[in-house]
Amino acid sequence: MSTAETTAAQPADARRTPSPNTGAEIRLEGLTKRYPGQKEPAVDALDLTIPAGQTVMFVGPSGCGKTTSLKMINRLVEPSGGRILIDGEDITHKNPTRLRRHIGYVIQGGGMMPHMSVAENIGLVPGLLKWDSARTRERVDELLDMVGLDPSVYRDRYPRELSGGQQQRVGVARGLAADPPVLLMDEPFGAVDPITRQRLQDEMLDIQDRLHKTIVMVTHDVDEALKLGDRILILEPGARIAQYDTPEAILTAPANDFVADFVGSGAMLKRLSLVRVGDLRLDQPPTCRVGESAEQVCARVEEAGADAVVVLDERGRPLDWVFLRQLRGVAAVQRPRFEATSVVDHRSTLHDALDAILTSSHSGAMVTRQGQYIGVIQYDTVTEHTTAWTAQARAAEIDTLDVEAPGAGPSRAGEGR
Ligand SMILES: Nc1ncnc2c1ncn2[C@@H]1O[C@H](COP(=O)(O)OP(=O)(O)OP(=O)(O)O)[C@@H](O)[C@H]1O
Repeated sequence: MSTAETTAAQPADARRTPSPNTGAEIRLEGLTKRYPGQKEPAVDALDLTIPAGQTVMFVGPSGCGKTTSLKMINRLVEPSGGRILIDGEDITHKNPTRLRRHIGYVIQGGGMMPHMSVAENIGLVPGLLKWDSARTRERVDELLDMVGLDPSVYRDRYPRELSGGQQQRVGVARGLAADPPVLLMDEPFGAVDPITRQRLQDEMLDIQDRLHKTIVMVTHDVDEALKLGDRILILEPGARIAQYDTPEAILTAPANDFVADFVGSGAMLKRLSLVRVGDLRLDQPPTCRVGESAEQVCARVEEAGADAVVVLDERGRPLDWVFLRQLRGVAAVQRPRFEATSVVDHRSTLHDALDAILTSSHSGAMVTRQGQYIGVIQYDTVTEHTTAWTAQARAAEIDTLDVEAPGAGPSRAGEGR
């Protein structure tokens, strides 16, 4: 699959970035998998179109066929029937080894080769594609930077010298190494702690903003699906489609009781996963740099009528948010010993922001865009927003009661799909 082929067949809306190699459309036609010895097919005639450059999340109860469906796309599982088309090309019978060099694949834990360095792990597919070593080295450094790991620190490390979150980042970098149009991810963030997971998800949003790959991700986490998906595919056993829709539509118009039960109660609260931090007002408390005179910083902050200051590093990334009393008696602003936890990306959800705010002593969280500090989201701003929703929802409910015929149930946009 050449880059030229990939871009030529894309719909206009997928060509919205300058990236030379964006996603490719994936079409599944009657895709079926019968495992030997199983009475029912694991995947039963699945028809699905995944538009180029979109992220589609596969969710559904355990054993419904999510992973089998995903693995048929790169033929790690051979279909028993049906067709797979990528960018219009039927790849159902294409040489699977060659096919996989053009489809990124990321699994839980990163799946790194333990005896290979980070650079060697990321350079695996470029090596198979016979890239020269200078180009591969450059690509490795570019990707490490993109997933938030300093190349000079991490490129020569071995997997055992990395945390779980760092290994997962390397796994994402490896999946993207040869710039594939399609990236398949099987529960990539299932094995990391909640704060690391939020960071990895934010990085994924950032990467997708820049690259617009076609990403298919299996997850067990409905909030993750709402946060990352342009569309969500909810499957019933046998990979039968219960609903395939945008996050908003899944929450506001579940196609049937199965979907409503699966998404769970508290749809109102789940809407916190649809609104991005960057959509709300950000406050601008005073900032300072590591090494500045603490006395001068205190004077400046007091003059601004504030009692705390955001500390930035030399590249404008937030390091800490300190009260003035913590600066009294020290000569210069220090680099903190621990990484700040109350940091969210501007693409993070209000759900993430509330989580981060709970770990902060400032009733707010610091916000970044591509790692750079851009302001602070305050708890009050989030609650103002949710209060406005509640009022709107009540008003809409009253309207519905006024116009609906007696006995008529709520309409469901997904029905009949
Ligand atoms: N190699 C296999 N041999 C036989 N049956 C299998 C095999 N792999 C999966 N299955 C069966 O196929 C069905 C679908 O499995 P699959 O792993 O695709 O589901 P899933 O939705 O990804 O599940 P989970 O959420 O638990 O990971 C299940 O009933 C499973 O037991």
